[in-house]
Amino acid sequence: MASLFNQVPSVSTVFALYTVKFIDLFSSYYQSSFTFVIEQKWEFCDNQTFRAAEVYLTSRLAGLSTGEVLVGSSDLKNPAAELNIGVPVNAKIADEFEGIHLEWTLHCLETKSFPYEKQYFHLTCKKQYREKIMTDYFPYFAKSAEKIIRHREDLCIYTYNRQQSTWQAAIFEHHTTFKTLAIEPQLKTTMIDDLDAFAKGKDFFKSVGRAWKRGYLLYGPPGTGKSSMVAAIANHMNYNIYDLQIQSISDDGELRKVLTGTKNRSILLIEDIDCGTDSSCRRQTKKEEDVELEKKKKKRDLGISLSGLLNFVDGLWSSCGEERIIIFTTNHKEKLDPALLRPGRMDLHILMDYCTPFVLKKLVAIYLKIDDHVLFDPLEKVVLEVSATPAEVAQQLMASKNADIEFLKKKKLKKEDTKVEEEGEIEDVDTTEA
Ligand SMILES: Nc1ncnc2c1ncn2[C@@H]1O[C@H](COP(=O)(O)OP(=O)(O)OP(=O)(O)O)[C@@H](O)[C@H]1O
Repeated sequence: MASLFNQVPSVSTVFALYTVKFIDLFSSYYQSSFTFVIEQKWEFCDNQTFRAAEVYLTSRLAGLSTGEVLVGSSDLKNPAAELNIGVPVNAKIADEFEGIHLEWTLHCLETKSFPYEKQYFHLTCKKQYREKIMTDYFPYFAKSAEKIIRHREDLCIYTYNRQQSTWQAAIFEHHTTFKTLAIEPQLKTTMIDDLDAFAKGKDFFKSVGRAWKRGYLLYGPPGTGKSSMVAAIANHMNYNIYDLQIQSISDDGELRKVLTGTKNRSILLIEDIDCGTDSSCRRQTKKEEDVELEKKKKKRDLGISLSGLLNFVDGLWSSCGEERIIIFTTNHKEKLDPALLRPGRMDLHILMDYCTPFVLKKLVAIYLKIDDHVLFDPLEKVVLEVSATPAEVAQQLMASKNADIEFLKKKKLKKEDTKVEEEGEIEDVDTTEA
C-alpha cells in the first residue's frame, strides 16, 4: 500500500506541473492572437499597404497609445520649421477598431544588400477577429491614409541621388496653379477635364484592362511655361513629382531600381527628352549630327534607349504602378523619335506656345492686377507680330510693374532686322549656286 508520503507530490513535481500549466496557458493565450505582417515591398514594388499604415499611424500618433514618437524635419531652409512626427521602430502602438483591440509594431531588420535595412509592420489582434480586420480595418486605414495624402499640405519633388541610390525629397514650392498659369481657356479646360477624369478613372482603367496612368508630352520653345504646367498639374492633383534626369541613369537595372522606388499618385517627369535619350531623329548641322552620334554611341554603351525606357515604363506601370502621370518635355518635338509620338504612347501632346493676346492679357492681370487698359489694344497687335514667350513678358511685367510695350516694340524691330539679314543670306546662296 502506498504511504501517505508517497501520495503527496514532491515540491519539484508540483513546480514542474505548474510550469507545464503555465506554458500551456501562455501558449494558448499566445496562439489566440493573430499577426498580420506588412512588409515594405510587395513583388518588388513599394507595398501600398505599408505606406498606408505609415501615413495612418503617423497621423494618429497623438491620439494613439504609445510611449514614444519620432520627431524631425527635413526643411533645409528653416531649422525652426514645424516638426513632423513618425513611427518609432519597436514601439508598440495600440489602436481600437469597433471595440477590437489592435497592436501595431514597426520592426526593422538589417540586410547585407541594398537598401541595408528592411522595415515591416506587425499588426496583432485576437485570432477570432482576423476576418473582420481583413475585411473592415484594412480598407478603413487605407481610406484614411488616402484622405490624408489627398489633403496633405506639402508636396514633394524628388530627385535621384545616385551615390546613395535613393530618391531625395524636397518641399515642392512652385505655386503655379491653373488659375495663375496663362494659357488659352480651351487648353485649360481640356487639361482640367482630362486630369479630373483620370483621377476618377480607377474603375474605367480596370474595366478596359489598362494601367491607371496618363502620359503627357509638353512641347514648345523655352520659356513658354512647360515647367509651370507641370507645377499646375502637380498642384491640381496633389501629386508628388519624381524629377528623373534620364542622362544620369546607366542601364536598365538601375532604371528599374529607380522607377520601382517611386510611389503611386505621383508624376514622373522627364524633361528635355530630346537631349536625354537616343530620341532625336533629325539633325540640323553636321556638327550637331556628330555630337548626337557620339551621344547615341554612349547611350548604346550605357544601355538605355527611348523605346526601351517607354516599354519598361509601360510594363512596370501595368504590373505594379497605379495612378501615375508621366510627363515628357521637349523644346524640339520635331527631333523626337516617332516611337514616342506614336498614337497611344503619350495620351496628349500639348503645345506650349508664344504669347497670344489672351495670354498676354492674362499675364498682365496676374502680375499687375489690371483687367482693362488703354494699352491693351496696341499690345495685342504687337504681340501677334513678335514671338514673345510668356517668360519674357512675365519678366518685363515683374521688372516694370507697368504695362510697358517698349520691349515688344524692340523685339519687333529686332525680328524685322533678322528677317532682312536672312533674306540677304538666301539671296547670296542663290547667287552662288547660279
Ligand atoms: N504660361 C505661363 N503662365 C504664367 N507664367 C509663365 C508662363 N510661362 C512662363 N511663365 C513664367 O516664366 C518662367 C519660366 O517658365 P517655364 O520654366 O515654365 O518655361 P519652360 O517652357 O519650362 O522653359 P524651358 O523649356 O526653358 O524649361 C516661369 O517661372 C513663369 O514665371
